[in-house]
Amino acid sequence: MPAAPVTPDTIRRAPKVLLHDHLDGGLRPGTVVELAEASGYTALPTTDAEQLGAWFREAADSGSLVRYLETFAHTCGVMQDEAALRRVAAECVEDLAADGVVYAEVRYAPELFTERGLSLDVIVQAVQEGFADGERRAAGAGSTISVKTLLCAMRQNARSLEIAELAVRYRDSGVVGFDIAGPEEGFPPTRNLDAFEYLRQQNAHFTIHAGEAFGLPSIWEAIQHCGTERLGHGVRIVDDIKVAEDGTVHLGRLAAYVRDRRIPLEMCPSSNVQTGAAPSIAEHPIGLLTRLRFRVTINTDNRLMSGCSVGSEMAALMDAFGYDWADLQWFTINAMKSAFISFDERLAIINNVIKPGYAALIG
Ligand SMILES: O=c1[nH]cnc2c1ncn2[C@H]1C[C@H](O)[C@@H](CO)O1
Ligand SMILES: [Zn+2]
Repeated sequence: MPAAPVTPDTIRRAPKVLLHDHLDGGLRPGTVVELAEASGYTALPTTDAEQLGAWFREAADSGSLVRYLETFAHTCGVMQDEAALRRVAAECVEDLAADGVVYAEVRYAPELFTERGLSLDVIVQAVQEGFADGERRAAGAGSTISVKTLLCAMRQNARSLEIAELAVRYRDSGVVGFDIAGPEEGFPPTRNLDAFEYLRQQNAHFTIHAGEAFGLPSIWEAIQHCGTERLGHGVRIVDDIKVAEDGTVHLGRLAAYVRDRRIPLEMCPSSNVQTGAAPSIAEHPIGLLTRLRFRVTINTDNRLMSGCSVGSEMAALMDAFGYDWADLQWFTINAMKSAFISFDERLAIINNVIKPGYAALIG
């Protein structure tokens, strides 16, 4: 049987695993408009859904992480009550399922949703209910998807231990890990050392945004001081790799450690182009890192701000680097191996869902 042609439909049918997706970066534009109206949020730049979607994509396309992050004021602004959180979470699952995602870890920072008095516990419970609603609706539409949660603490605030404790409190209710997000420069991972030490004592999982808007020192601290299991982005690891004119590759000690230890890189190509972490998709370090067999995974970061999906990121990479179905299967298995659920659950999805799904496409 020949390999399936690459079309929007076959890309959608390819099973996908998503490890790095922000809940507050993935709202439907129409939902932002409706929630703003219902909650009396009046600061949106426009109340036309189509124009609003374009506004997010353009405003996030600033070449700076700090300016990119400013756009989240509008999504967080409309996510300040339980019903809104539940709706956004349910729609997130529906949208991922429609994109062919079979397993996702979706993250958000609970501390950003307390402006109107919600407690951290109520926030987590509302989002978990929303994810369960979404999984049921996706199943009703014929798609099986499992969505787990990562709780973020914001690097510029000083609440990481409290959020880490929250993540551990809900570890048996779908929260599988922790992360720190927000501006990277000036806020090194070691500022949150107490949170990471607590999580390790609890045998809990975490990832760290590092090597996106700041370079190797941030990655080094995240791994060697904080003990991160995965790197959010990690693109700047290329600064420790030298490719000579004759094509010979030399890995520095940190890059070698990341590759040897199979530390997963949660790469988000479109987001990196928008924040200036990479010049273009074609010149994105994912090409070199994949060639060198780092543990690369493909992610969306913020579907609203980048106007992307896992499928569209895959299609863009196929176009730029000539990847085929076997490459997409490799990225997907890399991601599944790197998930924060148990070994037997990961193996079951690899053997029962991912491999048969790609076998049908590879031909
Ligand atoms: O790519 C990112 N780097 C750092 N922080 C980010 C990125 N994308 C989203 N965030 C922030 C903004 C959100 O409000 C927060 C939690 O989801 O995480
Ligand atoms: Zn991110």
